[in-house]
Amino acid sequence: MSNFLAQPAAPVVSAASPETRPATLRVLGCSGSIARDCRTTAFLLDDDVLIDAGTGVGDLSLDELLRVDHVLLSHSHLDHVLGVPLLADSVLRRRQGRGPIQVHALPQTLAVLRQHLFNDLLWPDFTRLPQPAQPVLSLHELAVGQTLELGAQRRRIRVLPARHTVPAVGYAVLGAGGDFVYTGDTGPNPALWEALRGLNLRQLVIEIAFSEGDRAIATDSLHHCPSTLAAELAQVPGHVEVLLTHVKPGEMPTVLAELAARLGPGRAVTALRAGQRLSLG
Ligand SMILES: Nc1ncnc2c1ncn2[C@@H]1O[C@@H]2COP(=O)(O)O[C@H]2[C@H]1O
Repeated sequence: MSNFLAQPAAPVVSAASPETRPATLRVLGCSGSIARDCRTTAFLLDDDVLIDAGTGVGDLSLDELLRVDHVLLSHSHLDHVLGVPLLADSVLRRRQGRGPIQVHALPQTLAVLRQHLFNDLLWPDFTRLPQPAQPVLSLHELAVGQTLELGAQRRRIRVLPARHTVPAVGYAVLGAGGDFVYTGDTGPNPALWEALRGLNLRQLVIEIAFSEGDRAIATDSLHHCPSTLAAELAQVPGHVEVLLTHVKPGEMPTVLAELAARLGPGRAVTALRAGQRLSLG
């Protein structure tokens, strides 16, 4: 039987070293666009791994920015990547000797960054600055299904399939006490649920961008609206904590009401909040 469908496993003794800290995820931004108090997607895993780099990155202090050694990008859209060039500029003069910040993404995503962002037109090429041999950023390709080990805590992070208007992925942070999943931007996607069958899912951060009245836009832009998300969540066991992200500014009350009306009994969902800190398994 798949782990995904199982009830939470009894706590197991971690094989990690005694120094390994329980993973925490700080929500810096979880909005589908900007407005006052709405910051776009960025999560900080422990204190050195960013998962997406939207406008929420700007809430980190300079000292906190200096601790970031890795950035995992879900796709190339601006609301998820614009923190990368600004982070590079903020820390460039203070990271001497630390090595580059490693940016991990699909090859297609990195190609967009190279061609359209770090092109010395929209922004300086920080993969060659301050010196080509010692840049502040380095770009690293990943692939769906790969498991990376990143950060001082050597967190194991699985790359998951997403279905969006540009090549996209989600991420799972694997833990001894259960796995945390962030879907990235995605429309309905059977491949995601297939991938989750191999995991011991404990927390699911899943996107929903639009209310039902914007269903046509959701379909065109490969996002969820309440009807499509409710259909997907019918596959998720009740013990999994479901947290919503990427709702467009001003849409949250409508989205929550419309979703609640469509969910089966026992299926609770809550909206992720900027500033929230999640304890991962
Ligand atoms: N066909 C469309 N009609 C209206 N808005 C769109 C359309 N396609 C994309 N968008 C918007 O453009 C945004 C790009 O980033 P997102 O995918 O987060 O969300 C997308 C939508 O808000």
